[in-house]
Amino acid sequence: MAKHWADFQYEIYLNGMTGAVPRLPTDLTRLEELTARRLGPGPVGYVAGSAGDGSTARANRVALERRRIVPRMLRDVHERDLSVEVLGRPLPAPLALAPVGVLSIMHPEAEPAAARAAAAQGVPYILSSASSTPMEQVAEAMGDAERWFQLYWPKDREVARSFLDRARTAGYTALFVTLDTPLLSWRPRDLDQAYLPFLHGVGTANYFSDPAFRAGLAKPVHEDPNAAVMHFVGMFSDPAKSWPDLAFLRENWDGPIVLKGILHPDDARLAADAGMDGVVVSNHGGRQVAGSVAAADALPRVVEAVGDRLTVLFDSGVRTGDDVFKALALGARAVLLGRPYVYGLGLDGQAGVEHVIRCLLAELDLTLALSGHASPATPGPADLVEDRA
Ligand SMILES: Cc1cc2nc3c(=O)[nH]c(=O)nc-3n(C[C@H](O)[C@H](O)[C@H](O)COP(=O)(O)O)c2cc1C
Ligand SMILES: O=C(O)C(=O)c1ccccc1
Repeated sequence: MAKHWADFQYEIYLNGMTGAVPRLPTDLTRLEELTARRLGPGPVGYVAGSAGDGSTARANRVALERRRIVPRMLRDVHERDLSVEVLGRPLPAPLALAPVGVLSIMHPEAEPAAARAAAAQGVPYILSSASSTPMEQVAEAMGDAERWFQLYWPKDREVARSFLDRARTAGYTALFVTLDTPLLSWRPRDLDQAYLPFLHGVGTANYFSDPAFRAGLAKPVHEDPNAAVMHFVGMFSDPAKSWPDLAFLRENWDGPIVLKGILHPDDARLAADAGMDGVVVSNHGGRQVAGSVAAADALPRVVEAVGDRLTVLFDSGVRTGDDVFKALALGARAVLLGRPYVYGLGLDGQAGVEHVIRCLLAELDLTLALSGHASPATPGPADLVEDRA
């Protein structure tokens, strides 16, 4: 049974008959500014901030805005179905929540609240390795709803193996390996405020609760938290990794593996050659390489290179339903949503995240219909023009 996302639009209109306005704006591009007014400069700076002078984050928006939809008429769009299959799983819409670490800086209920929102809307939740809640607790909050695990590939093999074992046992079905963060980039907003949550032990829950991680500590975490943080910093990622190392993940994870942070078509081919199942075309929301290619500009070349061999997903800069349409038209199977749901969480907890998901999908449904499409599978490059002005 297809879920009718546009019903949300009517619900909001009908509420209007009694004068009830939505608690949060329905234009999701306004959430950052609202969050900035309500939360402190540290947390907002951390979430909204980007690498360098912010040029990559801006380029992500420009690359989506520059592409314009060319609507088609008289194509019978009265019945629409947004469902898609992604990595062998049926999803109600081409959307998942992107892995975002340290959510307790936005809301005390943190990842479990975001995960419950995703579960309530049927959208997969991708849990970050750097979550502020252990992966088992997040899994428990989700019941049997679809969940995927994002791996920051630790230097220590035993910790890596332990994370994969724990994720499998806790019911995470797909593995997203983030490759674009072997080091944290130059982020002036955080540097100027000296704001890095994990230095205070926020976003380290999966590590501090891990037996293999703890085995490497001289004293228990609570007796020497600073030493535990330094141990985390030292093992969080490994810039020495290279393509042959992927064999380790294939051997230790029997479900789908998706490489997150792919921008070059040759890297996408290497992913396919290494037996991976998918890639996320992403520049980490502009947070890693200042001056990087915009994610939407990288997408067509990756699709051309591996679209027939791998599941190609997309993130970085998605804010509206028409952005999702454009990513689909450029060849993505589905998109991941980052900052907007994090602002929703900061502003109104689980309800705020649900609001963001429902607005985005209601807008996508209407954009599809008004552009002559009844399914996310039909938009293609011919439905877009590129505004070069
Ligand atoms: C505050 C914050 C924390 C993030 N933490 C992670 C993380 O732990 N793991 C990861 O793979 N990506 C992380 N990302 C990147 C997101 O998964 C995603 O690629 C990005 O937010 C998409 O861009 P958007 O915010 O423009 O939608 C983070 C992004 C933000 C904004
Ligand atoms: O801030 C980020 O973008 C990110 O990916 C991250 C890295 C380390 C810990 C938490 C989040």
